[in-house]
Amino acid sequence: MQTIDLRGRTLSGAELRAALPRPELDVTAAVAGASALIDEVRAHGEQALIDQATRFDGVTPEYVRATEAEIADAVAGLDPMVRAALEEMITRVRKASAAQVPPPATTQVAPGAVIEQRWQPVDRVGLYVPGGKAVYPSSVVMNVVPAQVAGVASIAIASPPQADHGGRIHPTILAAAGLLGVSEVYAMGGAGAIGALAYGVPGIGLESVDVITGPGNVWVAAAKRAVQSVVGIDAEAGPTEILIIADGTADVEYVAADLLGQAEHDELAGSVLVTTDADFAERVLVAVERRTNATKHRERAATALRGEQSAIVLVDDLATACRVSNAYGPEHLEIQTADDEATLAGITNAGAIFVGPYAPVPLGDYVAGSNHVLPTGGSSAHASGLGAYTFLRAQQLIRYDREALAEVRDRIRAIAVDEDLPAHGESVDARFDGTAREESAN
Ligand SMILES: NC(=O)c1ccc[n+]([C@@H]2O[C@H](COP(=O)([O-])OP(=O)(O)OC[C@H]3O[C@@H](n4cnc5c(N)ncnc54)[C@H](O)[C@@H]3O)[C@@H](O)[C@H]2O)c1
Ligand SMILES: N[C@H](CO)Cc1c[nH]c[nH+]1
Ligand SMILES: [Zn+2]
Repeated sequence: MQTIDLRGRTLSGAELRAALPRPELDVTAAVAGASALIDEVRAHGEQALIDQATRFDGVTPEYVRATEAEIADAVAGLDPMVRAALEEMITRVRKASAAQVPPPATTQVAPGAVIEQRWQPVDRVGLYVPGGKAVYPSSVVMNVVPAQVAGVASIAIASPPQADHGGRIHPTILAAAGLLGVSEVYAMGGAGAIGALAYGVPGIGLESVDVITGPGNVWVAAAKRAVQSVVGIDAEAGPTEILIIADGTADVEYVAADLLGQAEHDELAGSVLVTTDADFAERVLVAVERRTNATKHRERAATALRGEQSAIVLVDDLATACRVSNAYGPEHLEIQTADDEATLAGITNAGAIFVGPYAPVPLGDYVAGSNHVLPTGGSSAHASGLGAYTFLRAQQLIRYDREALAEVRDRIRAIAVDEDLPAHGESVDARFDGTAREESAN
């Protein structure tokens, strides 16, 4: 891992952002390629999805939509321990997601004048479940449960076909869908899948959706950006990132294990340690190297850790560590310091924050109850992680009685005339017997 030494320097926000690690291949660079793949699907439907699977997934699926029998067989064949873990995850995420549905609100702004705010689910959603370098049954739960809690009526899932499973979707992904009662599942991956959800594929009965959510690699994130003019998306939940703020009191092995844990997702994953203690940083480096050499996905993880996007950042104090973290805006932030709450007080930007030594990111990846679909690439500065609110729209209901409308009639007319839109005022006047006719006669 590279070391970025910011000690003894006072940098502005912009200088800080420029100094921080980011991947060479970012979402912006991938948008053109993703758009071309979406266009192929719009032009050639299922055949384009099958051709793209041949190119990128190393397998040619016979057909794209999973059958009900495939899903039922997958549920029946589920390992009992994995089933128990998925059920625990579903229970906890469902509980935490329920708190994300705001109650309706009614406000009386004057006698007889009421504004209501209600939260309405979108009608139909498309949920992406990654399946390239690893498979993500946990992402089925993280997508589906908040959509169900929000009250979404129609749910479609897309996940890449698997070469190891004859071009079908991974059975644990199908089983997770089955456990959650979702029967519309498509074996399609990457940008093409996002295009199929956004525009529909009539030949296979896939209707376009209103909102697309879910994590994925840089191509998936770029495709979500490309279809934003026709559907809503959650956030750009691209290649995983972890940033750890630690001082010399943190446990070297915990920090090293957590940096490596997210690096195994993708060569483009980012692992960043921000620390006030250079000696601690040295010891973490040694532990990361030892752990990387011993882990199953060592090549992928080593590429991620050596990449432009990963670093150890040395700072003078924890206040600066917080400024660095806010400028980076990590998907996952871990805080392991002598006074975690004091450090937390300096944090503004992060997708999810893991406080203290017993809240490692994989807890949130699986069974904490929080959602693991989180904003990456600095987008936590303006975006939230996936939640029930992602599938809800705020709608205002306006209820005025005759007297309440009469009360503001002059105000409306004054503004309407000022905006040179007199018919707006006439729409109010028309509701008061004879008045409109009298005035137009004058
Ligand atoms: N931010 C989050 O919330 C979050 C959560 C979970 C996972 N992730 C990330 O999701 C990603 C999963 O990636 P993955 O690759 O395992 O699965 P994936 O399903 O996201 O991507 C696989 C698909 O990418 C497409 N693809 C592969 N190579 C391509 C190329 N050269 N050009 C165009 N398209 C190509 C193919 O269509 C393939 O089916 C990882 O980066 C992981 O870190 C992020
Ligand atoms: N860390 C990933 C991004 O939040 C989520 C995940 C799923 N499975 C394992 N990890
Ligand atoms: Zn993970």
